[in-house]
Amino acid sequence: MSDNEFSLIDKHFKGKGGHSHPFTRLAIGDDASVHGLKDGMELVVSTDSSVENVHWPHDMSLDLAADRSVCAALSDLAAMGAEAIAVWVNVMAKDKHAVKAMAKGVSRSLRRYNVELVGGDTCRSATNALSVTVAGQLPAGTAMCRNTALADDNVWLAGRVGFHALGLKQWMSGDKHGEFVHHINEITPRLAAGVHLREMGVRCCLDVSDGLLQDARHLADASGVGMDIEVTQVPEWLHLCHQVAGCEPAFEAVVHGGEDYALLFTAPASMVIPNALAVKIGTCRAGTGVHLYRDGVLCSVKKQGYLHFE
Ligand SMILES: Nc1ncnc2c1ncn2[C@@H]1O[C@H](COP(=O)(O)OP(=O)(O)O)[C@@H](O)[C@H]1O
Ligand SMILES: Cc1ncc(C[n+]2csc(CCOP(=O)(O)OP(=O)(O)O)c2C)c(N)n1
Ligand SMILES: [Mg+2]
Repeated sequence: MSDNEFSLIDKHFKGKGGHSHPFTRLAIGDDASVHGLKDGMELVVSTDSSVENVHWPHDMSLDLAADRSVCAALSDLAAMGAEAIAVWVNVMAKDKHAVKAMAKGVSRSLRRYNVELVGGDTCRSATNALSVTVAGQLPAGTAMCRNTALADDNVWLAGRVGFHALGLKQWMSGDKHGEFVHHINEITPRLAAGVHLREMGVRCCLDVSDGLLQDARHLADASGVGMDIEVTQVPEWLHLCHQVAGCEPAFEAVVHGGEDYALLFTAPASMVIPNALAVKIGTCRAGTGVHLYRDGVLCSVKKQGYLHFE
């Protein structure tokens, strides 16, 4: 018998994620999943969509696209400092081959981070797309939010920025084997770093999906502070300048390039952050707005980061 919606779910989704977490009492197969948290823990939930030709190029393999989509969604849990405990994936596919390919990427990413697939939906669609809902847990009252930066906090970055945008540019221009291209194949949700930062007492964090400047503005505006960032302090700045033949394109990628999913966070100056975890790229101040400096010189930046509908 040929595959239909239900045989595809049984074969390609059921039991294909990471191990079951005690949080989940009932997973794939019923009308809904059932969960329970331990006392003193809070549930953290986020959802994100990824659409072919919007979030990934049409000539990227669908299993990689699905892997990226799951990881981008998990990154929001990292930004909150939550432990990932369950994922729901809605797969919208042009045909059954697309379902199988996307299922492969979903399974691979969830096994990499050992998170259970507890439910979802599978349907036919004019465009290949996924919608990924993620759940995490953390001790009550400890979530790292965007609105808690203080005027004299330092600004830190855990992870790189600019690399994904440069890879995407190479891919889109037909250079499928360019040296940055591998950065678009796998997104890294910084789950362990997020938990570590939260346990250290960090209270203000977000993940950089739309570009360093745009996301720094989100954090600064939500917190009611201003922010000064020295762009040359981002990890591997000089390497980027050399590899892309100049600091102008490196600046563009670092400031506006999204999808590296580094964690941008603030912490009091008294908090010691290990170098292996993050680099200091700036400071908060009273006032509003994000000022970017390059080697100490204030830069005038007109452009925005990634915006849907622009
Ligand atoms: N269609 C929607 N309905 C309700 N809330 C939404 C919708 N789209 C976005 N949001 C909310 O707006 C906020 C910003 O969304 P987004 O920029 O996608 O966040 P992130 O970059 O963390 O994924 C989030 O709190 C998200 O839940
Ligand atoms: C074909 C293609 N064009 C452009 C991009 C670049 N891009 C698409 S979405 C995006 C930002 C992140 O997506 P969004 O839906 O805003 O994620 P969220 O902030 O909700 O996590 C970027 C930089 C891409 N990845 N693929
Ligand atoms: Mg989102």
